[in-house]
Amino acid sequence: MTYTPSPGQQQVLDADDEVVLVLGGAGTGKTTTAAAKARRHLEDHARAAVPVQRIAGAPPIDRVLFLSFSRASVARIVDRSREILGPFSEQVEVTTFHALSWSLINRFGSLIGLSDPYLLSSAQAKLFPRTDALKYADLVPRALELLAHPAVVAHVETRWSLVICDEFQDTDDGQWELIRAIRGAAQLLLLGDPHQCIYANLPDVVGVSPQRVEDVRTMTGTRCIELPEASFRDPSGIIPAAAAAIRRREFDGPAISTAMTGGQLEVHYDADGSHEAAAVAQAVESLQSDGLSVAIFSHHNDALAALSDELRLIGLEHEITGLSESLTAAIDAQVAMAQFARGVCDWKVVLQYLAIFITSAVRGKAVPGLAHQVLGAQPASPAFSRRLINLRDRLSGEGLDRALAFARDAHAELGLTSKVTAWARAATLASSMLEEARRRVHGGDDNTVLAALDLIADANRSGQLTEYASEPEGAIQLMNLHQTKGREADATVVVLRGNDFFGFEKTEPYQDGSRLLYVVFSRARKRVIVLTFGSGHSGLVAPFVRLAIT
Ligand SMILES: Nc1ncnc2c1ncn2[C@@H]1O[C@H](COP(=O)(O)OP(=O)(O)OP(=O)(O)O)[C@@H](O)[C@H]1O
Repeated sequence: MTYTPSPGQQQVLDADDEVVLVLGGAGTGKTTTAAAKARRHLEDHARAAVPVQRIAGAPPIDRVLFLSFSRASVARIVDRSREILGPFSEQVEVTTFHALSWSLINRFGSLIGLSDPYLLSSAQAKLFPRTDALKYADLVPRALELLAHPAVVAHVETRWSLVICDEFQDTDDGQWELIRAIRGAAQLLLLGDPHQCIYANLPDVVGVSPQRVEDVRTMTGTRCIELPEASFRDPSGIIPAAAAAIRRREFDGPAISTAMTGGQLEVHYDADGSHEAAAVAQAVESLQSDGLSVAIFSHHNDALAALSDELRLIGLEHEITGLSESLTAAIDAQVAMAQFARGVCDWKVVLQYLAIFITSAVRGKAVPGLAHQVLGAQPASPAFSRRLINLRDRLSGEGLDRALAFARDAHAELGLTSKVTAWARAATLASSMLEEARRRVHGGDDNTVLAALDLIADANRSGQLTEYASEPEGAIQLMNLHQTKGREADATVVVLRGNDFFGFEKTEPYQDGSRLLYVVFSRARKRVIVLTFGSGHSGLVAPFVRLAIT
């Protein structure tokens, strides 16, 4: 992409105010301009005759912190801004609030009694809750505790000279406090769109509201730059106008009819929900045959996992966004199999990791029955029990390489159906970890190699939970509606079901739900296909059924 800033974007690049709040609708280039701003900031710093020294006596700071919410959005920022940042990439730390907190806890945790912190994945927390381990939700609060210590404050205050926060409208109270605590004298660049505030009503979220943007706008020292509405994502303006009309509930207005007549928006309805996966696959295939990249959006994690399984059964390969926890769980299970083979751990440990892997494939609160069966908490079918015993017998006493080869095949041999790709990728990674372990111990015996492998897997486990993993180029991404934030694809397929629950809003104008729909419908560059199924749709999405029928 050649990035030539628009006049509004140029103002952002030039602004040197203490706090710069950039407001703009979907696709107006906030994130892209922030990357360009990071580069400009670092270029100015490198050129300055007197280097930027934001705190008297401290060394000049030539690093930028770019904070975002999810690992998926960090991956997207890193991938997309590489070209813009060029040689300055190394000086820009793109990370999530949770990863930043985890790195502070790792470095300074002993100050608050966390000298050997252990982070539980959500699957682990569901299966084996532990009071002495940290959960994801603990990270930001514990980092804030640390930031009460002068040594930690001194470390963070001299680390960055520009701090950027993407999707600022969705920061919760803890995240906002974290930004202010780490900032020191750094310039703050906050990117937001109150119309895209979609976390306000999620459970366990405290303080998210469009009001946060208003509060900062009126804060002393803030310069607010509003980008004009023109979207770079779809320069024709047709999809952005339709998305804005959906947000305003103008389903019968000209923006929607223009998009439908021009083919940028297609809406279908099938009262019988049993053909969902086939219809999704058909839509995806038709879009792909037009050379378009595709993302599939669906509500509810459990329904999304079910759709994913069905799509896989009918041969539509895809990646579920934000489920890299499964990859980590698969590596852990395979490493445990190698350890069991060499007599370093019990079979019970292998079963525990296998249960965690199976649980990690499922979103939501539920633990799958199969995980309980693996752990012996529920009776397993004779066939599945036999397969487990066969695997155990085959692994027993094997050498490390052959054990990992058996582990690679275990997914198919056990007849598991979910997360085939994660298991296969894990096998490749586990083999290279084994080589790395061998290099580290220079010809040590198997036990020494396994101890090194354990350390490598351990570092990987924390890293996977908090760091980003790039998504494979060109893969079809399947995600829930809340994860669509900040994403884009040539075409999107939006699945809306009669039994989807959109919260307790029951009357027009569905303010909260409409912000979610605005995000969802503003992601496509060229086309959006809506597939509605079943009956009794929530009032929020019922107009789509009407659009399909009329
Ligand atoms: N000046 C520009 N010239 C060309 N393309 C641009 C420009 N600015 C942004 N874009 C492109 O427009 C698209 C949207 O940009 P970006 O994701 O930065 O917008 P955003 O405001 O952060 O969007 P959203 O709020 O929807 O996440 C991207 O594909 C980006 O590369």
